[in-house]
Amino acid sequence: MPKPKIFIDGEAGTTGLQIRGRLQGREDLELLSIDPARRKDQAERKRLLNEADLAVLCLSDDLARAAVGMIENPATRVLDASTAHRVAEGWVFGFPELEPDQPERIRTAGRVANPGCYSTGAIALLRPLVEAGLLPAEHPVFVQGASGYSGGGRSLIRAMRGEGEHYLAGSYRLYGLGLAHKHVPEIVRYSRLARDPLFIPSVGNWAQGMLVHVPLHLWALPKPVRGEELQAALQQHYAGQRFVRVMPLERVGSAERALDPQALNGTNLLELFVFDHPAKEQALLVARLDNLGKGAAGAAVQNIDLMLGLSGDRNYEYTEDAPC
Ligand SMILES: NC(=O)C1=CN([C@@H]2O[C@H](COP(=O)(O)OP(=O)(O)OC[C@H]3O[C@@H](n4cnc5c(N)ncnc54)[C@H](OP(=O)(O)O)[C@@H]3O)[C@@H](O)[C@H]2O)C=CC1
Ligand SMILES: CC(=O)N[C@@H](CCC(=O)OP(=O)(O)O)C(=O)O
Repeated sequence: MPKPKIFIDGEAGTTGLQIRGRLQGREDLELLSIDPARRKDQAERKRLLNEADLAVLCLSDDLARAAVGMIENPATRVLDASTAHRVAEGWVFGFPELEPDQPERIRTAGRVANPGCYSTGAIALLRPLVEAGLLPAEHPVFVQGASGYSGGGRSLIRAMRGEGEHYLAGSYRLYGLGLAHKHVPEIVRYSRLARDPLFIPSVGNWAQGMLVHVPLHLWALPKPVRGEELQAALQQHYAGQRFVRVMPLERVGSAERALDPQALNGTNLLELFVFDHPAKEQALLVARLDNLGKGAAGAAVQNIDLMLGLSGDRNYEYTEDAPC
C-alpha cells in the first residue's frame, strides 16, 4: 500500500514546525516538503496541496481560506490548524474527546478543523457540564486564560526575543479587550452555550504552556450544584481517555496551592481541575495544556492519525522548544 502523502502548508511557522517535528522519522507516511526558497510561491504550494492525500494548513485564517480554494483534487483531505473553519459548514471539529462518535466523524471527514488552544481548554471544561444539565446553556459564563507567548506565532516570539515589535510583547498583557476574540464562536458552538461567554485571554513572558479558567458562583445556578458533581461529570465524560486527565476534586485547598502553566509542555495532555469551596458555594474550573501540544500540534498529529487510519498508539510528545 502506498504511504499517505502529507503536505504542511506553513511548515516553517510555529505550529508547522511542531507538527513536522512530531511526524519526522515516521515510516507510515510520506512528508511532502516545499523548497524553503519557494515556501510562499503560490504555484508551488498549489501543486503540493493537490498532490497531498492530506494537506495540513498552518497559516493565518485568510491564507488558510485561500489555500482551501486552491485545492482542486477531490481526493485531497484537509486539516486546518487556523480558526478559519472551526464553525464552518461541512467541517468536522477535531477534538476527538468531544463525544463518543467524534473520532469516527474525524476519521471519515474530508475537512477537519483543529481546535484552538484556549478553546480546547474552555470546551473541555464546559461541554460535559452543559450536557449533564449542571450548567444551564443560558448561564453567564466567564472564561479567562493565560498563555505563553508562542501562542502568538512567529511575530510575537521574535518580538519577545528582542526582534521587532508586537502589541502583546512584554512581561504580561491582558488582551481580547474588544470582547470579541476569534475563539468565542467555537467555544459557544461546541460547549453548547446559548450565549457568548465573556472571554478575556492574557499572555505572559514564558514561551509555552497555558491555563484556561472558568470561575463559577454555584449559588447563582438555578439548580443547586456541588463541586463533586462537577468533577464527577467531567470524570464520567472523559473516562478511558488517554489525553484528558480529570484531577481529583480540590476542596477548600491550601492558600499556597498554585498551578504552573508550563507543567505539561511537550506533551499532548490536557488536565482538568475543579477547586471547590462548599461553604461559599463557589468553584473554579481550570484546564492546563501546552498551547503547542494538545492546543495545536499534538492535537493535529492525533487528528492526522485518525484521518489516515494510522496507528494511534503514540503519545504525541515533542520536546523541542518553540522556534524563533
Ligand atoms: N501558536 C499557537 O499556539 C497556535 C496557533 N494556531 C493557529 O495555527 C496557525 C499558524 O499559527 P502559528 O504557527 O502560530 O503562526 P506563525 O506565524 O508562527 O506561522 C505562520 C507561517 O505561515 C507563513 N506564511 C506567511 N505567509 C505565507 C504565504 N503567503 N504562503 C505560505 N506561508 C506563509 C509564515 O512565514 P513568515 O513568518 O516568513 O511570514 C509562517 O512561517 C494560525 O492560524 C494560528 O492561529 C492554533 C493553535 C495554537
Ligand atoms: C497569545 C496569543 O496571541 N494567542 C492566540 C491564540 C493562539 C492561536 O493562534 O489560537 P488559534 O488556536 O485560534 O489559532 C490568540 O489569542 O489569538
